[in-house]
Amino acid sequence: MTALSLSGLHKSFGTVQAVKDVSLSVAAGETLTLLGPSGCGKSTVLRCVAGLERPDAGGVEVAGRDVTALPPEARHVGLVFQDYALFPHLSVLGNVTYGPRMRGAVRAVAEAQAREVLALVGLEALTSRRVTQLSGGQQQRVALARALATGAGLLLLDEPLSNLDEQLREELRSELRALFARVGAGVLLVTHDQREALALSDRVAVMRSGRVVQQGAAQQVFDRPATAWVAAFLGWENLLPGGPGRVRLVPETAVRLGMGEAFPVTRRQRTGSGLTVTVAHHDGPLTLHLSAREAAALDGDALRVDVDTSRVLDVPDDRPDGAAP
Ligand SMILES: Nc1ncnc2c1ncn2[C@@H]1O[C@H](COP(=O)(O)OP(=O)(O)OP(=O)(O)O)[C@@H](O)[C@H]1O
Repeated sequence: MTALSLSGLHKSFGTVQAVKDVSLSVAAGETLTLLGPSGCGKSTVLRCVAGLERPDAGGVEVAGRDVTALPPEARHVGLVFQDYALFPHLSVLGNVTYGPRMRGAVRAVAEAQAREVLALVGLEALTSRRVTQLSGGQQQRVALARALATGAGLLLLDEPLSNLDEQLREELRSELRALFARVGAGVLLVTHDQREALALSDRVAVMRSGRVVQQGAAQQVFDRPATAWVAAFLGWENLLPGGPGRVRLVPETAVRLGMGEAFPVTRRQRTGSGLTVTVAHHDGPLTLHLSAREAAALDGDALRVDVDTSRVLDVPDDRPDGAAP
């Protein structure tokens, strides 16, 4: 079943075209991440789905029902925002019970539902705590529990891990993935963090200036960016000049060390796990991450590298300056 379907969505604020012709769908049980730099329109898409913004054109279907003209409360979606928006004066249980109660569930039923989802997110021992007495990670889980308690088939998450420190983010990334799989809802997630997108999503849609410029299976998009801009945004380091208006993307796995011609090492930087070097290859500078063992085998100021050209991707250069890399 399709949890969400967006077709031809447009949204402007005055002269700013925040969302341009966005179409995408999320299947039940699937996580789709909108990934893109700040200001590219990710949150606006999410807000149009939630009913917090009204699109200028296009349609929003949730579980096969056209909700484009419906107010947020009639859409039956679960929302988790960056700041969690919890009620500080209520307990954990009170926060999670609130939604079902507002939709008319009697207290006992609402509380039973709330306890069930709190157990799912591992907070059953903290139900009577005030949310102000919780850590950031625990508050994040309350926000998730509250969204899950709606029983909605579609969850919308806007940068859900952005307020947490790196270690907690790491932990919650794997927890969230497991949780999404367990509840079976469709999830539309917004982030500008590439690692988060890769860790949490089945599919990603990369947005640039209001448009979706590439979408597909998460690993596929990361492994095969369609353009130079997408590659650079996803953290590809080796973008070498190609033909006119083209760029050659060299995956590090296409580079064999200790074979082929020797090239000068122009930069070296120690990292936690080894050494990052830049090699002046005749096709352009290559940045390579060497393990401690590979670094030990480095012969003075030169490194033998052989590029497997069959694995190099030739893509259009759509970066704003159009300059040769
Ligand atoms: N209510 C608003 N009024 C005017 N302009 C807005 C409004 N909301 C968003 N915009 C503009 O629309 C564009 C897209 O904003 P949006 O918040 O959707 O981007 P985003 O990709 O979610 O960014 P971020 O990652 O920084 O949250 C931006 O140029 C933004 O300034």
